[in-house]
Amino acid sequence: MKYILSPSILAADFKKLGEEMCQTAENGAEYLHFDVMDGMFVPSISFGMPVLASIHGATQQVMDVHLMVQEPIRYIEAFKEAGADLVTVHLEACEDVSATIEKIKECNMKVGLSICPDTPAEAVEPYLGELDMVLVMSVHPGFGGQKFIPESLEKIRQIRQMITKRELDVDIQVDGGIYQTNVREVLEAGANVIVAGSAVFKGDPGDNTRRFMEILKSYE
Ligand SMILES: O=C(CO)[C@@H](O)[C@H](O)COP(=O)(O)O
Ligand SMILES: [Fe+2]
Repeated sequence: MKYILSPSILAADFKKLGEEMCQTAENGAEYLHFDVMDGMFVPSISFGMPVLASIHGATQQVMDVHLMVQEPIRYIEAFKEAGADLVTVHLEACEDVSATIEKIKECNMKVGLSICPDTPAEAVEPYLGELDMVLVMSVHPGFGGQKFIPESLEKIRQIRQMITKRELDVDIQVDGGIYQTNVREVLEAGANVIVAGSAVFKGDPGDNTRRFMEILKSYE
């Protein structure tokens, strides 16, 4: 299995975003996590298409867009145009989950489906065959810098079991409160795509990425 780090730029210093992104890329982070918040599905507002359009050409990293947006189907084409490669929507935010997944595929992007901490693992099962990735939120979405919810580990195990049983090739991404101190538990539960915001961008993003990658590579 391939293990990937996706640094969340929500925690970056926006005065020097380009430089910090490159430091993560040079040290092995293949994805870049882009948290879009609409002030409706989650209480906070972050950034959207114009920011993605401005940064996506500055790095070779996969633009991993996490839409914390009510009815995200409305914005799929716009995020494609802005440079998204992988779009993840929240199951809880979609009136028609299958139509939203289909729309992302029609736009030739990879598709992820996310569940909040209060949503059970079984909720993703009907859609697994259509997905490239499941995103298990290990904090309540809306803010960076929160504490990892330990019950997420069991949910990761359950979803990895479902994927293995059906012999599917689906990544499991985990997002929220992940540091070098707890990432091993997340990997051992069955995740292979790790989002880290504060743990990468607070301090030296290059060094932090390199240390995360040493741990991730030891599982390959
Ligand atoms: O989607 C979210 C929060 O809603 C995340 O992507 C956070 O941005 C991760 O930040 P840390 O918990 O790693 O600081
Ligand atoms: Fe996120």
